[in-house]
Amino acid sequence: MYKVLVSDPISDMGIQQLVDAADITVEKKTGLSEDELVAIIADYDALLVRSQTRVTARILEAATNLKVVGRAGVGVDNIDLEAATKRGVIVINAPDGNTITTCEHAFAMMMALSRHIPQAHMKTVQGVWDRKSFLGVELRNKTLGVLGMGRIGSEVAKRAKAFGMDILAYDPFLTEERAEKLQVKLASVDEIIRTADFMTLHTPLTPETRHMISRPQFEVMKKGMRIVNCARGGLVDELALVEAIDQGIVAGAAFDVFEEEPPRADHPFLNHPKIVVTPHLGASTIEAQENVAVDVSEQVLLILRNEPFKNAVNMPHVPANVLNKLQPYFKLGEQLGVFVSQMVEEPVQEITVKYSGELSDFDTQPLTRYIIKGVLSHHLGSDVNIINSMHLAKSRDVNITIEKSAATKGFTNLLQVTLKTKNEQRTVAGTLLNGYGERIVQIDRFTVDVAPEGNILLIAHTDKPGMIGNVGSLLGNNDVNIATMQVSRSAAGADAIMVLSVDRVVPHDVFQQMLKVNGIVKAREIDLI
Ligand SMILES: NC(=O)C1=CN([C@@H]2O[C@H](COP(=O)(O)OP(=O)(O)OC[C@H]3O[C@@H](n4cnc5c(N)ncnc54)[C@H](O)[C@@H]3O)[C@@H](O)[C@H]2O)C=CC1
Ligand SMILES: O=C(O)CCC(=O)C(=O)O
Repeated sequence: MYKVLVSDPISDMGIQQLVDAADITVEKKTGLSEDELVAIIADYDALLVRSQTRVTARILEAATNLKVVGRAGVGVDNIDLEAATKRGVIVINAPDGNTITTCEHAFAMMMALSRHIPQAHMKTVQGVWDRKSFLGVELRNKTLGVLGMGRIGSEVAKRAKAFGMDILAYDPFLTEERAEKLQVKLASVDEIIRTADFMTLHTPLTPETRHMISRPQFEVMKKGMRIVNCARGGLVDELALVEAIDQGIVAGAAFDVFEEEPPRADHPFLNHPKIVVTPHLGASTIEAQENVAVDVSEQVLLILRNEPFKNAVNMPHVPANVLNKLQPYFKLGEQLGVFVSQMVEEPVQEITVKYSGELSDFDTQPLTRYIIKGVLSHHLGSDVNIINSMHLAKSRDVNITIEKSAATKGFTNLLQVTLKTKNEQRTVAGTLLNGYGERIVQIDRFTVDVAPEGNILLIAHTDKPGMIGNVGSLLGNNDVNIATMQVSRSAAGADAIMVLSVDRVVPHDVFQQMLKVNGIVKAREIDLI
């Protein structure tokens, strides 16, 4: 008999199939503290949560019988994925079930904001008949900027079209072809900030998206913009937003999510006359809660019964014989993906992976998943894993091509990853060197020998005297220590690259100064895992 613990309010109808299963008992215990969960979790085979329960490493450590954590919803940022993976606990989510509901909430928030509905309601029920204070604006003919064109963002854009809005959309995976299909105009974040009347955010929270809208963005923002966030707290810098509203830059904001949930009683959003708030209600409809609970219960049932399942967020599935051969290359593959994804500046249209050497005799799919995960993770953060990476690439119209060749350039195995965008093509290749571990041995057409770790500066320059000295002095004078340096050139006096490992992130102003060094054509900072 398997025991399932439901620790958040989850639709009864949605989990009925678990309740009805003869081999399963379901217990509902909501509102437990971490200590309380630690004390009881060893009794359970499965844990079902929404977003309230924080499934911490401590809880997972104590969960000696736990096989699966089911998240009835999309975001898994309340679950310690690394700890779950380490413990061999499968984490599954229900990514599709609440898309429309959350999209509708974002739209409701946009309309509440444009017509001051919550504020007007409050006054009216207090007996004040105030028709002067609440002059609104139409949505028709306004420009809506959508940041994040995944499941929810695309649905919001579709509805905004029906309201007569013009849509500017940004997503690192949005190509012109896909934008055309979705009837939106592809734009940069900067263009959206400078020109949109409304902006709505639908990205995950990752180190890259955290505070993607903050003081520098408010400084150049179109005056009178209205901002909706029904994705994740932390995408917008909350204090900077309040300042921007008080300075008259932003006309109003509608937020379903907060950096800290629930927000403290003195949070500046809570009594602000121009900010509409809801308590993370994006997914809270009868339909969505049933959908996500049904999806996640189905998967839990399959996992407990050892049957094939989908939507695993963390679990690799690699046959043992293949694993032995491929496993040493997993880290290298992911690092190559992360590296090359930071070399391109436009949406990726095609990923080509070439396996040369012994590996070409194996089913390399599991390794490809790591490489694709690396390519996507720079933008998708913890939402991408080796289980869903291929699917996520496909759903973003990114073509994946695999090439194999028995021949190598002297290495036992060589992994080469090429990304193609509309206007550029960038390549890295790497191998495992006996005694040295993972190495990058090729960047575009240049031969190098670089350990793929930490902070890397990739500089394209002209091969001429003084380049190394100039870059070295600039970094040294600004307290950035260079750990290793590699230079490679196509021919004397021609194109060259410099690859530097530095001990800390190069400050923004120093990076800008470096771009001005005579002979430097381009520079990228590459952040590796
Ligand atoms: N308020 C609520 O109750 C709910 C909130 N959510 C949240 O809404 C967000 C979107 O969910 P979905 O659409 O289902 O996810 P999704 O994964 O389908 O879409 C997210 C999109 O954001 C894009 N993205 C990543 N970095 C970006 C960047 N720097 N700039 C612009 N776009 C970027 C990704 O490429 C992806 O296409 C997630 O954060 C999710 O957790 C989801 C459901 C309910
Ligand atoms: O369970 C909830 O209500 C939160 C939904 C959510 O934020 C998500 O699915 O990412």
